[in-house]
Amino acid sequence: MAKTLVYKFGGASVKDSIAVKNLTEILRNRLRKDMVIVVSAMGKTTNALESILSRKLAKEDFSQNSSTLKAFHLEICEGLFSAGHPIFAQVQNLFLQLENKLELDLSRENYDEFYDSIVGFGELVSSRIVAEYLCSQDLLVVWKDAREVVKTNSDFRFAKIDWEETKKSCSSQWKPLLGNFPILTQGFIGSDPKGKPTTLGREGSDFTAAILATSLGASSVTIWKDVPGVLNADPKIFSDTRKFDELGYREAAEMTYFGASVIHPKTIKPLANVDIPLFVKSFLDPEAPGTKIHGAAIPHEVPTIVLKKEQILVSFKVTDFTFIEELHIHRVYERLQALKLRVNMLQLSAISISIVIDAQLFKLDQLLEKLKSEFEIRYNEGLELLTILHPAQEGISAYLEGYEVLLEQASRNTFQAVRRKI
Ligand SMILES: Nc1ncnc2c1ncn2[C@@H]1O[C@H](COP(=O)(O)OP(=O)(O)O)[C@@H](O)[C@H]1O
Ligand SMILES: N[C@@H](CC(=O)OP(=O)(O)O)C(=O)O
Repeated sequence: MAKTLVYKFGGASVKDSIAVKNLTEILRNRLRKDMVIVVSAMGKTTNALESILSRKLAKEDFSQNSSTLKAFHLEICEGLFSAGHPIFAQVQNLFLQLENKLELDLSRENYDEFYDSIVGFGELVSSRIVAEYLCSQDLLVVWKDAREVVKTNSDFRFAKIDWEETKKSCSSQWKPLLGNFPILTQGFIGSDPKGKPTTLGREGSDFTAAILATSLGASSVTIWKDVPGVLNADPKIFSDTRKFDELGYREAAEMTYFGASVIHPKTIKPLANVDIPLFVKSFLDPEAPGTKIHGAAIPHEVPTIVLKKEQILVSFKVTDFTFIEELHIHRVYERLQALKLRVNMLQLSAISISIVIDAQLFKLDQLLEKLKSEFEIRYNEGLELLTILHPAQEGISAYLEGYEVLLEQASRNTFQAVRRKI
C-alpha cells in the first residue's frame, strides 16, 4: 500500500465559494486514495463563534451573529450548488444543532468546556460543504469526523494529544478505509476519554495534519496557504520579504515558537520525530515549489522577523526588601502553569520578575488575583513582541523607529523587544 499523503487547507483556502472551487482544482489531478484532506473553518468563522460566546457570556443578544454566520455559509453553498441540493438542508440542520447548544448555561466556570462544544462547529460545517462539493465534481472523498481518531485529554481549549490512542484509532478505523478512498476531515478538533469534544488551541488545524500524518505513517504533509511558502517575515506586515526554499525542522520550530503564525507551533515536532517532510505551498500558485521543511535542509543566516501582537507585560516586584530568588520565580511559574499561560519572554532584575504573555480571556485577572498578596504587580496591555532571528545589527533600529520599547533582550542569534506604537 502506498504511503498516505496529508493535505491541509486552512480558513483562507475555504473562505468563499471561489476558494472552494480553487481547492477543488488543486485536488483534481492530485487526489488519490491514501490521502487525508484536513480542512479548517471557512474564513474567520472561528472568530465569529468566539464572538458569539463572548456575547452569550456577557448576556448580550447573539442571534444576529449566528444568523450572519448561517447566511455566510448558505451563500457559499449558493455559489457551489444548484438550488434544492441536499447540502442546504444539512447546513440548516447543523445550525439548528448549534443554536440548540447555545441555549445551554454558560458561566466563567464551565467556559472552556462549553467553548469546545461550540467552536469546532466551524470545521464540522465547512468539511461537510467541501466534501459534498468535491463529490459533486466526481472527486470522491469520504467525510470522517476527526473526533473519532484524534484522542485527547480533557484540557478543554488546549487539549493534549493521547498519541497512543490516536495511533490505535487511526490504524484500526482509518487505515483500512484509506486503502480504497481519500478521507476528508476537520482540523482543530478532538475528543476526550469520555467522548466530549475538545480543541487543540487556536489555529490548531496544522497540528491536526501533523498528528494524522504521524499516526498514519504518512510520507509528507502539505499545508496550502495564501503565501508562496514560509517567508522571512509576515508579508501582510513587512515589505521586501524573502521566501525560504527549504528550512530545517529546528529553524521552522523556532520561528513558530516566537510567533510566526504561518504554521501552528506544535506542528513541527511530531513530524521531525519521524522525519516526515512538511511542504508549505501557495493555493494561489499550486505548481510553485513553496517551502520544504525537512531534516536535511542547509542552515541559513537570513534575518527573520516575527511579530506577536496582543501581548501583556507583567512585572512582579518583591515588597519585603528581599531580592528575587528561586522561590519567587517558582511561585509565578506555578501560577502560570495552572492557568496554562506560556511565557513569551522573561527578564529578571534584583527586585522584579518581568514576563510577557499572550492576552487571553480572564487569565490576567486570575493571575493577578492569586499573586497580588505576594508581589506588587504592574502590567501593560496592547503590546507587540518583536523577535529577530539572525539579526543584522545595523538593521535592528529600523524596527523600533516610532515605537516605545518597554523591554529588550539580545543573544548572539536572537533579538527581542516589547514595543508599543508612540
Ligand atoms: N514568516 C511567514 N511567512 C509566511 N506567512 C506568514 C509568516 N508569518 C506570518 N504569516 C502569515 O500567515 C498567513 C497564513 O497563515 P494562516 O492565516 O493561519 O492560514 P490559514 O488559516 O489559511 O491556514 C499568511 O497570510 C501570512 O500573513
Ligand atoms: N479554525 C480554527 C483552527 C485553524 O487552524 O484554522 P486555520 O487553519 O484557518 O488557521 C481557528 O481559526 O483557530
